[in-house]
Amino acid sequence: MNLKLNAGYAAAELVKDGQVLGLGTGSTTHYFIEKVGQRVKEEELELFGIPTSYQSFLLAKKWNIPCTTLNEYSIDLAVDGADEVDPQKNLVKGGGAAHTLEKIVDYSAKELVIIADESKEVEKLGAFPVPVEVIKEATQPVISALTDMGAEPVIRMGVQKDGPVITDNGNFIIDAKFPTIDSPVDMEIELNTIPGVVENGIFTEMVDKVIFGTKNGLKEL
Ligand SMILES: O=C(CO)[C@H](O)[C@H](O)COP(=O)(O)O
Repeated sequence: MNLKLNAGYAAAELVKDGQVLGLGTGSTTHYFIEKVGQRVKEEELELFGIPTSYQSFLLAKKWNIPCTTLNEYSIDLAVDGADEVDPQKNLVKGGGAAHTLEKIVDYSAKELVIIADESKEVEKLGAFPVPVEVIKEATQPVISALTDMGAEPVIRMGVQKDGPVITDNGNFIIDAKFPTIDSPVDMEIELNTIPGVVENGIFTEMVDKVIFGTKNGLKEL
């Protein structure tokens, strides 16, 4: 059973003709975009997508979903993935290094739906290290500041390339493992006060609905 596909396809059924969609990044939103693309073809829907990464842009292009930007249109519905989801619908995101544009797109959407398989549901955020996008020149100062905050920070390395991962914005990612995240809201704000931090992967107070694919069917938060 493909739990990510089930969640992604369910979210695609929420899409209405004429909407502007925020297109999240990752292996779960892959299925959302795929199903939206099929609906565009079969039902002749007129939609616009606002992608959160080159990955999503290319996928939207493959499925003939016309793309635009936030400077032209506002978003009716954004659908995005997550690395962790807590009971208050706070998230850790950025496993795909796209969290900066994802946060901008998700935050500005009238409605934000998160899709994930059941492994992403947690009681408390923090087992997944918090991705922090940094200006390259600020890497060591940010690592020091994160260490002072109690984290174990590591520069994310490429899998198919030597050296650090470079984001779509030309920056590095530092993955910061904290012993505990007691207040996601405070942590999200504090991380962004470190000079050189572009954006961090904690998302609070913006999710309307979560759709989990589980072995027993769909579950909504
Ligand atoms: O935040 C993200 C990318 O920056 C992804 O949405 C998150 O990593 C979940 O990915 P997947 O659906 O592949 O598990």
